[in-house]
Amino acid sequence: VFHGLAAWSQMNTTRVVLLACGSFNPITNMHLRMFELARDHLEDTGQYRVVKGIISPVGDGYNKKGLIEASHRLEMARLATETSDWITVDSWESLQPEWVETCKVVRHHYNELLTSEQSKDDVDTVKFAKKRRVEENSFEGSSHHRKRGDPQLMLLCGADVLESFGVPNLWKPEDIAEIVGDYGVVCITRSGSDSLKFVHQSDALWKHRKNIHLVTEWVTNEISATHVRRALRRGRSVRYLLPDSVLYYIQQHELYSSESEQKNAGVILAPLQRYTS
Ligand SMILES: Nc1ncnc2c1ncn2[C@@H]1O[C@H](COP(=O)(O)OP(=O)(O)OP(=O)(O)O)[C@@H](O)[C@H]1O
Ligand SMILES: NC(=O)c1ccc[n+]([C@@H]2O[C@H](COP(=O)(O)O)[C@@H](O)[C@H]2O)c1
Ligand SMILES: [Zn+2]
Repeated sequence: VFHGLAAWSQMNTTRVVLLACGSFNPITNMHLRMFELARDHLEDTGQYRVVKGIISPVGDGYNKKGLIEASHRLEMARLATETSDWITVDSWESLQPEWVETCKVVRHHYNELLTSEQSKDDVDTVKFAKKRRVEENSFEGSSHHRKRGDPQLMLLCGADVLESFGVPNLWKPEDIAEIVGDYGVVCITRSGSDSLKFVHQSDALWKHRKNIHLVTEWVTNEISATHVRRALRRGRSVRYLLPDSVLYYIQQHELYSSESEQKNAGVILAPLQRYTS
């Protein structure tokens, strides 16, 4: 009976893959905590089973101030996730020659997910997955159309990213609608931000509030990559803010100096550049 119950509840939960997009310049313990917090939260609802986490470092074309080469940021993320049995790192986004809109990154990974399902599952799945296999640029498979048993991909972010949806010329409204409407967002609330209020005040987000999972981090943690870079420039210890393996890598390659912080100084951030011209 118990075996049956377990199988039944497995069948009735949606498998979820969490995708985190960001600079990861460098990756910190808080980035890793985000995944753990999100998984607990989603699985607590009894509706979801989180099967995988993907870290997707942004490409160099993002032009953010102080952003060091993607190859280093990727390697640090790989080192940081070595001990996790479910969080992975993906290089696709960072290898694109130009900055890629987050919505396109989400589509790419959802297609990858469907393709892997297709190859591992039975004929039935092949048939359906094929029918719904979507072009990277014209995804219309809203969550209402997702077939029972299909996995879901959700964007994982912090409150600052969710609230950046409101910054003029940073996000296309149709991208926000697609990410929130068709996929879903898990947002870790950083202290000092009021995501609930933000969702309430935005018609676009309120409409899809059921797809926005707000996770409160009660043990508030202000670790940020900016803080880590600043401490490193000043020769201060950053130990225990990020994994030792990442710290050794930073020291070995002498990453993060006053010089590297000047990268892209005075350059306009790629999305702002794209949407204002
Ligand atoms: N302390 C934190 N609490 C909640 N979310 C966080 C925290 N730090 C980072 N995040 C989230 O992690 C993702 C990646 O962020 P990002 O690479 O910008 O890291 P960061 O630490 O905010 O770096 P920076 O200080 O350079 O902006 C984003 O979704 C961001 O909101
Ligand atoms: N319009 C968009 O798709 C858009 C705009 C701004 C930032 N982003 C993404 O959000 C993340 C933000 O990272 P940072 O907080 O490090 O700037 C990056 O992955 C970036 O690509 C996407
Ligand atoms: Zn940030």
